Amino acid sequence: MSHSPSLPDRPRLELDPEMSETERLEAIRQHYRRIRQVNDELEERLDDAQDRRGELKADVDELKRENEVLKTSSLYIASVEEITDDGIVIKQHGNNQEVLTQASTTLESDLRPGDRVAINDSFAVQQVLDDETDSRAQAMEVTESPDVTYDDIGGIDDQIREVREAVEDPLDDPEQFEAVGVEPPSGVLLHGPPGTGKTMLAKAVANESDATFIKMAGSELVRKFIGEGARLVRDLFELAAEREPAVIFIDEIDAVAAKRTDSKTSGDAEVQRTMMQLLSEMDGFDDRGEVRIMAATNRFDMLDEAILRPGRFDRLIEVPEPNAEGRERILEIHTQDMNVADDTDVGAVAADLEGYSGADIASLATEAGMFAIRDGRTEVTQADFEQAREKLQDAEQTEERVINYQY
Ligand SMILES: Nc1ncnc2c1ncn2[C@@H]1O[C@H](COP(=O)(O)OP(=O)(O)OP(=O)(O)O)[C@@H](O)[C@H]1O
Repeated sequence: MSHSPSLPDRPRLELDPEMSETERLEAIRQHYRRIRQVNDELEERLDDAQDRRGELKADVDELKRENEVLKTSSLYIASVEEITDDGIVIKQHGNNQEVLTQASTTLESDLRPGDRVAINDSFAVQQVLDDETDSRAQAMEVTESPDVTYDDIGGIDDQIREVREAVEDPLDDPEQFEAVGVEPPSGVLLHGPPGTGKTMLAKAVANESDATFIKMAGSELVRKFIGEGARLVRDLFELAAEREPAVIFIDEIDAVAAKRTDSKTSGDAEVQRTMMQLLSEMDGFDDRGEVRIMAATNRFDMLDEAILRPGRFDRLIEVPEPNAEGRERILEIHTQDMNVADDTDVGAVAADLEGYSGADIASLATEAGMFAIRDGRTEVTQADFEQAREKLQDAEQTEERVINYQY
């Protein structure tokens, strides 16, 4: 440590050999007084320095506290990937780093996969980001791994094969496409009557390619989230990029991508904005990495051709009503966990179900089970299936009568 230049000089005792005894004594006394003086001076300085040190220490403590506050108040943003027994898996925005972390028990019970959260330096979840997350979470259904498999889907084997080629193969082996030099389709559009398994197919392909399934319902975008459609579409693509590999599934896409009508109501303008956002996301999504886009509609005839151009939904797959063989397979799938009497001819039941969709067959199976239960039996018989069919037919006719009466 260097001495401060203003420190007093060290007193020196200079004794001349010529000096008398008295002179020497006087010189020594003077020297002693000077030493005392310098000592007092130094002690005073020391006191000052100690005071100053105390002040500086207080300043340091204050700055340390401030630093702590700053550290805890600047948080990073991340998305919750998965909630496991070992903790919460989050993915940080920006660097996409995945981390296994913790949150307080109260916070943890509020967390859902897909939530946006704020995390601190040590990645602990500090808060769930509400407002934006809310509509995001409501408008999008995010499933880490849907539990539907190809085996659960009956009667549409060709469609399964086509979807696998267009969605699963590019996710599984992008290099193969690059090596051959073909671009995988940009978007896959499933079209066909209601309840034929379009949503199941999208879920199954996400499951079998180990991709996150992110579903958005077009009808909700325009009905429930008025004014937010375009932003939610942007969020949808952003979320998919964060969660890749991912399959985006837009159900009832006709709600946001119907042919332009002449009316100029504000509702239409909002729908148009949502569709424009969707188109621009698809166009700007060339480097879409491990994200595949699927959509479904029951109203193919209503679609605006703009969404079917190359680079957008350029792979169309029709999912028709099942034929007799398909119906039999679907009935088998939906009765495999049921206690069906051995002499039941599933093929004959299915043959009678002309015009039934997969969803209708699923309700028929449940209804047949209900007949057995009402009867106090544990086995479902062919007669139960027949009764169920009659009941559903009656219900449908009543529905038709109501509709005819209304219009
Ligand atoms: N091909 C099928 N094989 C087995 N089950 C099916 C099939 N199609 C439909 N289902 C049953 O019907 C339910 C609804 O099917 P899904 O939601 O996939 O139909 P969708 O075509 O997407 O209908 P929508 O157009 O009304 O959205 C399924 O959960 C399943 O129980």
